[in-house]
Amino acid sequence: MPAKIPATVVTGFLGAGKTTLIRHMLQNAKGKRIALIINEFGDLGVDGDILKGCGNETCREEDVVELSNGCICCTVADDFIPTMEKLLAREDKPDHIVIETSGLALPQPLVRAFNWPGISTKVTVDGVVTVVDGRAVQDGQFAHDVAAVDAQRAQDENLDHETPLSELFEDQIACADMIVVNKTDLLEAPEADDLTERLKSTCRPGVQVVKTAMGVLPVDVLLGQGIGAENNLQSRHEVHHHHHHEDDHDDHNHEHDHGHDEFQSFVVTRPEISDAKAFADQVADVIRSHNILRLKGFAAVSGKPMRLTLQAVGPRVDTYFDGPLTGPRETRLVVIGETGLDAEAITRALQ
Ligand SMILES: Nc1nc2c(ncn2[C@@H]2O[C@H](COP(=O)(O)OP(=O)(O)OP(=O)(O)O)[C@@H](O)[C@H]2O)c(=O)[nH]1
Repeated sequence: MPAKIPATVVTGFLGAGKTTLIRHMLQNAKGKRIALIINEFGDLGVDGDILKGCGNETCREEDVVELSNGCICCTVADDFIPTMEKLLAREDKPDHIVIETSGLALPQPLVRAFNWPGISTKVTVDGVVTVVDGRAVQDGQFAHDVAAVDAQRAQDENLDHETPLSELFEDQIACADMIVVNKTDLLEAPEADDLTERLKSTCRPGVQVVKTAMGVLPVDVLLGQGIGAENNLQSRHEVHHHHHHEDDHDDHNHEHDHGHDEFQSFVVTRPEISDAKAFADQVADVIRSHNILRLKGFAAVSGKPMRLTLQAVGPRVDTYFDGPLTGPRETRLVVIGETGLDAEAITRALQ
């Protein structure tokens, strides 16, 4: 059976920066073919146009699919599933699917839809990325334009008007495999750190919390988490079910000069390893003690003709033999983390 296509769900309140983050990802996709499913309701086509307009080979017009018949969590069966089936039936399949949910949609029902027959065998949820507006959350508002959110909610009589945004926010956090604290340019460094710590203490164990501005994150950090979120729905408790309408777009465009130096990566090479299991444990230890976000690469294992592939997301380390080792019998690992990693100590600890 062919490998399942990984799908990343990007969620977060309106204006948190989802589109900005996806656009940056497409522009830096390094040749990965990414298909986008965008759930727009209310502001038809805006995000789709922004994304199609990026003029990049990796985001061709036909790779952007819009769902516009309503809220993704309420129309899963008649809109989302057929769209997905069509995408999966294509001759030239995407390497990765990214789904942007609208501003108030909860990710849980969408993740659940991946258990649908016919979908579940072909695609898997690589991870749920929850984008938060760092400034708004730090201010206790959760979205930067609360009035706009409330106005949209008020238009829909099916909507649970009583649920405070703070609780919808909790649902989005509960479902996250990665939390992106965006808009750090609007936060003082200690505020950003404080918020990051608070989120880390409320999310599920093992969830990564990363800080950024303008959604600038390496594609290797965002995609390829390999979670299979549809298989562990129970831990992503959902407190509320509701209906909603999409929201307004924020037109504030700030000029920023964000270097791409918030993240760093480097390669560690070492000779063959003798024991795959012991080495995976060693890698997990190093990740825990150095705040590494991603680590991946290949190892040569004594006496084995095959190469050992290592993939670590946070503290989870996966290893598997996936093909013949070509080239020198050595071990090469790419380490990715926020700037400030102690490359020397990490290199030493991986010997
Ligand atoms: N200052 C600042 N503005 C940001 C940042 N990220 C995004 N924005 C701005 O915030 C606004 C909303 O960003 P979008 O990426 O459209 O947000 P979204 O989450 O896709 O919003 P919806 O599609 O409305 O749900 C835009 O004007 C962005 O330019 C950031 O890190 N800092």
